[in-house]
Amino acid sequence: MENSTRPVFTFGVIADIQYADIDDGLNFLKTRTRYYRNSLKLLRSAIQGWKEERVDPSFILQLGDIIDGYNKNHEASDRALETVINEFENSLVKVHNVWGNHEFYNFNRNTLFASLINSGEKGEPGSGLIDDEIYAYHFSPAPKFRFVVLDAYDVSIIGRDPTNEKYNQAIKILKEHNNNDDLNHPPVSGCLDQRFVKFNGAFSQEQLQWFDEVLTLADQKHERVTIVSHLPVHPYSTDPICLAWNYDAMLSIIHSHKSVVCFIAGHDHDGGYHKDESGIHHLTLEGVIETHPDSNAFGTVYVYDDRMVLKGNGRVEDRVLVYPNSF
Ligand SMILES: Nc1ncnc2c1ncn2[C@@H]1O[C@H](COP(=O)(O)OP(=O)(O)O)[C@@H](O)[C@H]1O
Repeated sequence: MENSTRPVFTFGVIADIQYADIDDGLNFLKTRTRYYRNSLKLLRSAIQGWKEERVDPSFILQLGDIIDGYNKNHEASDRALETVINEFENSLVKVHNVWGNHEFYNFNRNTLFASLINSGEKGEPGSGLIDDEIYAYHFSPAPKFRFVVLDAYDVSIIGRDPTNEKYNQAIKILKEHNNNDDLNHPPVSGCLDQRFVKFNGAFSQEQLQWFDEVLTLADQKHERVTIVSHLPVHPYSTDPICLAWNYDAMLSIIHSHKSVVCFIAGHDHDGGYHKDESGIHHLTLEGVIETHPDSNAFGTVYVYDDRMVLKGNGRVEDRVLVYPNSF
């Protein structure tokens, strides 16, 4: 991973911490252990790891599910969030927070917008949040580089009030594809249809249009764009049960622009990677919550003019992400 030239900047990545002050448990299918309490210790060691890197990260991408939904049952949501945020504050760098399903199990949208995990307000002028309904924004940490944070639960049942039009849209989409009484139970037919479960969501038309406009400007400026979302959008980078409902609409916008180099997601705790037909890297980061206490799951990304170099820790593999030769 050694490189003679200095990176333009670096950033840290971490996904699915899902902290709760409860004993270890299992995932729904009882195939993986979830280390609820230990996830805080792994975050602490990630922060220590970033501090010890020779090049300090400019910022950290926290890919969503920062605390677990169990906190809600124990009336511990505020306390758990504060605990994790205090830990992040030790990093002394800006954290860009993505919102995942567990954010919405714990809090409603208005509470989240007013919380410390709304990192969108402090963006550079003209690049803040779309509006007070959709948690999506973009920022440029260095000339010629841009990051877009997406709201994959814009159209969903979780996080939207039943009186909201997007809640109705979500119910309609789900019921068209999923006949189960329990909408968290995936439909069996057609592999990709498994994504039509309640714990996923979609990007609204309004968000897709905004995203298209952001990428058009980025193309004109010859910027390299990295996209961040809780839900992955490429079928080959993830278990199909984790995909955003309208992943295909998102992919077709991505492929109609030259500026995109990488899409980073969480949600699928096993992680995944795929370089697509346009040379865009789809990276799904391994989740902290299902990482053994003796291991870890975080990365540091060194950004150069022609590539990004991911230095993984624990379960996260090292990768060299060469940009598609597009401009
Ligand atoms: N196959 C399934 N059938 C029914 N419910 C499920 C299934 N998989 C997950 N769930 C439920 O959906 C919710 C989200 O699943 P979970 O595995 O906790 O998501 P995450 O990976 O984001 O933690 C939980 O309430 C879980 O019990």
